[in-house]
Amino acid sequence: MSSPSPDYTLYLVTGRELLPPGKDYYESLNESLEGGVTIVQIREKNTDTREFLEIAKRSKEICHRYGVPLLINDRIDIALAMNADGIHIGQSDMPIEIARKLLPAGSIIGVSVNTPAEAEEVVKGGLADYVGIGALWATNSKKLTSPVLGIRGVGPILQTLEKTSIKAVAIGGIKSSNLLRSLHGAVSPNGRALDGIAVVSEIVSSHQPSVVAQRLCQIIRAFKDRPFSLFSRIYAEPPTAQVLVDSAAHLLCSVKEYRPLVHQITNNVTINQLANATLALGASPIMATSPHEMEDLAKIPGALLINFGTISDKEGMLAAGHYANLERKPIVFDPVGIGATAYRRTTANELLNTWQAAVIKGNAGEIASLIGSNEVKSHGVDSLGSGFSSPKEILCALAKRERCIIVMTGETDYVSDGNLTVKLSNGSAFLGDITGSGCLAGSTVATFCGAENKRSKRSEPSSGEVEGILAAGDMFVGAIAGVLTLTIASELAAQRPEVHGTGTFLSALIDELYNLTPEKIIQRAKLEVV
Ligand SMILES: Nc1ncnc2c1ncn2[C@@H]1O[C@H](COP(=O)(O)OP(=O)(O)O)[C@@H](O)[C@H]1O
Ligand SMILES: Cc1ncsc1CCOP(=O)(O)O
Repeated sequence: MSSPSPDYTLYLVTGRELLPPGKDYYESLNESLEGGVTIVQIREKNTDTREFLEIAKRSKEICHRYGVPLLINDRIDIALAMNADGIHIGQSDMPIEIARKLLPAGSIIGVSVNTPAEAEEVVKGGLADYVGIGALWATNSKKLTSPVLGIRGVGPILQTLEKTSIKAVAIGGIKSSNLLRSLHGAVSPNGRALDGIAVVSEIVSSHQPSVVAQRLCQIIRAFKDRPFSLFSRIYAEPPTAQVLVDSAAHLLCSVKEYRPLVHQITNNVTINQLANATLALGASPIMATSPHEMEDLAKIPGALLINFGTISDKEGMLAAGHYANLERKPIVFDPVGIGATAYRRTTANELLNTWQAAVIKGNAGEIASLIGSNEVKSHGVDSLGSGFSSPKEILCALAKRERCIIVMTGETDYVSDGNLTVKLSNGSAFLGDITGSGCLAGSTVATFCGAENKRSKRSEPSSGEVEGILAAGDMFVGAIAGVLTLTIASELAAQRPEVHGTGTFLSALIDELYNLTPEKIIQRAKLEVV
């Protein structure tokens, strides 16, 4: 019953050794199929041929009752002997050319890949139906022979499949708790997403595999409905500058109305400044760093800022982001001074492979380091020179690669969602002369993203829960509002008669944030769609 294009949505790879005590393998398989598994691979690494064959035959009967194809891992002899629907082969198994010749026409063949080069080989060969990309996360279900790929490793592999009909599933450590994050992050820059997810332990080790499978399917299908969302509203027509300014300005009312909790893990240079700015805007700051409290904090609606200016709380940052994704709270990431040390670059990679940011904010030097460009240099945490010659292209590329909104600060600020980029020209030169103005921008952006998330959940209670997105609301507008707020308040502060230098400026800035209104924002905003 092999089908030329099976449904890869939820791909179960069996692992009998992982069954819970007392759970029968066939009962578990049946329940998994009842829960919605769409394709099954029998994987038996240490079983005698005779027993493997029996298991494969009986499994096929069960799968076919549900109209689900059954593949055999590696063992082409078993597949041939019991007329499987296809096989899955690894990089060191039977070459695909031979497998294709041996198997009946129409058989499904999948190949494991860990690098873009391996995927390119598969594309060149033109013989595979799908690739299994992994391992996405660390796993105990297989002794890995290739490095853990990490979510950010999937996009370049999917890119190689862009103009082909080869399907793709990801595998390795995928669970309900990281599934949406995995799906969101595993998309190529041009929007090629995964066709499905393969799991072993999450389903097999459960006492209730049908419940688990159902939950996984629900998340995957919800994501498939809108896989390209980069945390911004999908506009029927591109919004005008005025529409964006009005939406951003009115979000200030939501900050005051919803008073989002803005959880900020930041550096010890700016912590007090950030907490005061959050309060001045009308939101509620909490500056907690211990990994032990992150699960509880994530449950309180709002936003999370992760600023790694003094990276002393890496475990807290990893845990906070993980739980924030789980609760669909927006994360604003500020990779302060990322170009300064190898440790910062490795840490940023680890953090971004663990959780999905809704917004990444940096100065030009930090953005250059993230995208891997030499055009703008940094000195410690400061950006040098006059910035990029084509900021729009850089920001769009980074937004598409990181699958989030990008904010680049400087004398002129830019915000991009990968499709739409705006240039913001407000601000006072004093901001360049105080410490932590970039950190403040991250904090105000997080405040507005938190308000937008809460506003959106209140006005459309079902959104965020069912839509397959990691943070409800328009984070593009949230980011614009955060930047406009800080820069407009800085202009108003600089004009005050009592401001004589950076010390008086700083306290005037907090006052102006406190006294800011949507009208002042609308009046002063200098926003251009570029
Ligand atoms: N010379 C300037 N004129 C106007 N605004 C500025 C100037 N320098 C910085 N800003 C503003 O200060 C905020 C922080 O930006 P930046 O100084 O680039 O951050 P960082 O401290 O990370 O280098 C941004 O909102 C930016 O618009
Ligand atoms: C078979 C396989 N191939 C790469 S990782 C893996 C095991 C995945 O198992 P789990 O879903 O339990 O992490």
